[in-house]
Amino acid sequence: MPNYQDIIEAIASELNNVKEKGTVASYIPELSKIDPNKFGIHLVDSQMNHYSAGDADELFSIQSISKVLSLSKCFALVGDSIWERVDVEPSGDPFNHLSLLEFENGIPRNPLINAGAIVVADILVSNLENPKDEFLYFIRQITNDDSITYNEKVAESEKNTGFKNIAAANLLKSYGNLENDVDEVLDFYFHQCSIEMSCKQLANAFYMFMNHGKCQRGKTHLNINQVKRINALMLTCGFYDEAGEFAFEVGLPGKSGVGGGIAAVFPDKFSVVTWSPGLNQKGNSKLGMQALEKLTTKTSQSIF
Ligand SMILES: NC(=O)CC[C@H](N)C(=O)O
Repeated sequence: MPNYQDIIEAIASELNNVKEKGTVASYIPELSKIDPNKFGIHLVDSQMNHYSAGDADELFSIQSISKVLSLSKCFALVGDSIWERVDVEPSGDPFNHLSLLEFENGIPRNPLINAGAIVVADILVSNLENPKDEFLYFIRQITNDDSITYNEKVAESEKNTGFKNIAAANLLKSYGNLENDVDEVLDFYFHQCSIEMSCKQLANAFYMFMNHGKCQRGKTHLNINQVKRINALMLTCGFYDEAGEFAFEVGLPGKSGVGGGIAAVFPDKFSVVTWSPGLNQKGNSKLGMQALEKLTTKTSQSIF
């Protein structure tokens, strides 16, 4: 087995010297306050050994990484009926693009772009009695950590500036692909994106995607086929119009968020999370992508 601790420490110190760290997201005003020099990485292997470097215990906004978790909750609740309302094809477009939605009659390309995640949020709002509480409870369960919570300021900040998401939700509603009120669904969506977690907590949450649906507490949340599908979606759609690049450079299923986090998994081997707030032009963490490329190269461990 590779010496993960030495490897991730080497990665953290190599990236410390990189000057071009990307740009912190500013379209959600609360996120623009984050220090671009933060960097954390945490890896948990199949035996639940933990390896950490940098700011791996610091909380950050998980943003779109939450889409994998909401999809999981939804898939576990309603099963394959979800695919009647959202497709499973890569979009090749930025995460907030609306054009395909019109071409494809209100069926989002996949659940990991914004429009798809808004449909997933709608299904959760329809099927849960207290959607925000129950979703948070699910995340606390899979992470085995009751301290995880929403950041109301970030949710409010996005609500005030989330015009594209408001447009997407209205477009979905016009095609009959949103059952609940636009405002109610978006309130849930903005809250799920506002959840704050550390690299370590997220690596613990993503453990179940490398462990056939079973979380660290031994509880099965998804069956093997469902995990296969979610990992396939992460690989093909987890980085929007940079999914090809991530598969090419890193070679793992993963998901990014505009808070600068990236979570990735190697089935049966490890789950790993990086955090560096500076984003590249496609909205993915610039140093996070480089860190994971180095990880799979130095360990010679990628799914390919
Ligand atoms: N890529 C992301 O992380 C985007 C999430 C963000 N909350 C949005 O909807 O725009």
